[in-house]
Amino acid sequence: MVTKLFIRSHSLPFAISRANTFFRRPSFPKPYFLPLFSTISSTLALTLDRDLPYGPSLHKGRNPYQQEQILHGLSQSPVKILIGEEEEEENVIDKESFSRVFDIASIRVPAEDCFALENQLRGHLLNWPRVRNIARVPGDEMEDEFKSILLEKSNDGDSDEENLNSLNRRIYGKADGDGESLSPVLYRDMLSKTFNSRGFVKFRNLAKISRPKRKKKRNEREGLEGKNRAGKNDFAVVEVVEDRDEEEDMSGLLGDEFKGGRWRGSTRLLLLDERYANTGIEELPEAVQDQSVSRNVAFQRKDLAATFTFLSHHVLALIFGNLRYAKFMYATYWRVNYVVEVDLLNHAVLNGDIRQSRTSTSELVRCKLTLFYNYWQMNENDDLNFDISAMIVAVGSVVETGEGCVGVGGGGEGQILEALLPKGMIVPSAFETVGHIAHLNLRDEHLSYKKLIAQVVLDKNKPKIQTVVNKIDAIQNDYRTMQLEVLAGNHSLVTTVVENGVRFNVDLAAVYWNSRLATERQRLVNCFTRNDVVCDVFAGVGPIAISAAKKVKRVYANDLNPCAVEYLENNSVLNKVERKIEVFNMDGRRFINAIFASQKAESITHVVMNLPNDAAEYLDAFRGIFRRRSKEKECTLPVIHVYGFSKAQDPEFDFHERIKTALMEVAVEVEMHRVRLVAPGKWMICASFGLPEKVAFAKQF
Ligand SMILES: C[S@@+](CC[C@H](N)C(=O)[O-])C[C@H]1O[C@@H](n2cnc3c(N)ncnc32)[C@H](O)[C@@H]1O
Repeated sequence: MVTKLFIRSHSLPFAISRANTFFRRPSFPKPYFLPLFSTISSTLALTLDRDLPYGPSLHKGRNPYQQEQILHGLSQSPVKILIGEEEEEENVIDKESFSRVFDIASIRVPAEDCFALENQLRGHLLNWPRVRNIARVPGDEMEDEFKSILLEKSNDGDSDEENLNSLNRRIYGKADGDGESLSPVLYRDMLSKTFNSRGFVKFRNLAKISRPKRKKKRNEREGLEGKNRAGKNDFAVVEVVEDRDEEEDMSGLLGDEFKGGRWRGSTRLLLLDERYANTGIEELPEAVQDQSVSRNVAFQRKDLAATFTFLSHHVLALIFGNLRYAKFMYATYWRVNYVVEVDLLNHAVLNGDIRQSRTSTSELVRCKLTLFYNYWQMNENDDLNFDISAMIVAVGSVVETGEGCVGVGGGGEGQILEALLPKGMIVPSAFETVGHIAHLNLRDEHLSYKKLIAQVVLDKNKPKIQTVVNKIDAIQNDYRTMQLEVLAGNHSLVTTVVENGVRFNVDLAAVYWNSRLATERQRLVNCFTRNDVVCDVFAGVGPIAISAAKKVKRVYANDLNPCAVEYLENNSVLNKVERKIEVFNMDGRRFINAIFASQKAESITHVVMNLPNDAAEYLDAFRGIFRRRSKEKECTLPVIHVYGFSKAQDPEFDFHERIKTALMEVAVEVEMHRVRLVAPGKWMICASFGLPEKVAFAKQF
């Protein structure tokens, strides 16, 4: 999961040194030690309850919207829940009530060092689920052109002097040690050749810089979305808490894009463990302190040349009224200045060089981490999913485990459903997925909250889940279709499921489908070989029949439901097996009689009977299927796979008895396989046996 962290503002509240005043960036911090987070109002301080669980939690942090409401006397209720049939889906949950702000500390480091430092600080970082320990500082991003300058320098292993020379060469085509300096005439000539009205011709890096930012519009758009706070991935935001007064606002001169330390360069925030949120630097562990020490910058003499040139161009342009060029030169001055500065600083940090003449760019800053509704999961603790399904078996509530089953609840701090539902109410623990549809099985006590629960399921499982339904009634009809009520999302119950690599279109309102049987169906198909001919008596939309058709010689598939048969035919075309499948639409008993009365019977090797409620009762149809054939003529006795439920103490024995009764035969060798628990104490079983000769050639029915 990618956590998107945006920095909305930035500052250097904890830097403790001042650079050379001439080169110092306007927003550079004060040149003396500040108490950590001294600029923050004490009212914002987070008081952590030590009893609360470690990590993010809805019970911790503060809700900014709730505070606003209290300030304006609007509402005292932290969570506004709207429940009711008439409510629009979007209004069911007051998402803003789930925003939580956490005060944390972080170390601001040069972007290129962040991974190395992250390793060094392991154990001291925030390590919250889904929140990356490294937060981006978009406003500080440095352009690739400048990165490449820095890279070239560092790759060469050059001295700072050489780096500056290289920089000068880029700007002037000449540097110290390159022979005599250019005469003013030659210099002007060089400028006229390398610069035209569109920017520098030869100095492409600067020419690119002078172009308006394409990103600008996108950033503006993102800014708007940010305000709405409803962006899909907008689940966490890190902001550096700053004191605006301390920053000189250069926007008047340089335009809005240069505001607020725009040219500071690429930095990242390493978010520190929550226990360091309100500690002073002296209290931080040594490993962290090492990275947050700032030192003096001694500016290099060589910087003067570049700076002088840029600023003199800037002044001249102002005098001659070329504002655009003036702006550009000023901006370039900061960039170049920064490049030099940052390079020196990085050098110091990376090499552990803490000479007084250099500075570390690492600094301790105070941040605000806001987690939005989108951050919180229904179940905060992944391990709990497993525990809960096990627990459900134990306590005897409805068990729905297996394929297509997704855990959604079951306790744990910060869980949305737990926060929304009344205290003590069991949080719905699982749902089944069928394509884009999430299928709930709500208890009676949940029904008043059904829309709320469905909305959370939808929000937390988008985009995979587009529709949330609840089963209204137990399956009772012949076609085994479910009575479903759409609770959230779009109302389409036609979906596509991919099971074991096979695609199926299904209409949940009109046909039977159960994703939880995927493994069982696969197990069954694995029994077949390429020489087999399979007969599926209760085929539905074809999950067994079509998967089998991909493997075996031929399949005869039947279902009573005309709609299921239509989907079965379409699905066989969809999976390009239509030539191998013959589809029938009749009652199972009639189908068995008809198919075994035909020539086809001779080749059938397997019969699948998946109608668990009463498939066993159809077994009598096999009595005497070969009565008109002579035993000498070779007839294949098929293997029958019949499904059934049993609540008995010994389900295998119980099911075996029913099979023998239906076949009217005592000597039946059966292989049993427990498929799954469908309810406490109720097993779904598959019995496989070769059809006894006595049954197939029986004269009486
Ligand atoms: C439990 S579903 C199994 C479908 C499919 N085998 C599957 O795994 O999805 C049972 C199917 O049997 C069909 N059915 C119910 N009664 C039937 C009958 N008397 N004759 C034939 N099909 C029947 C239903 O329409 C339903 O599609």
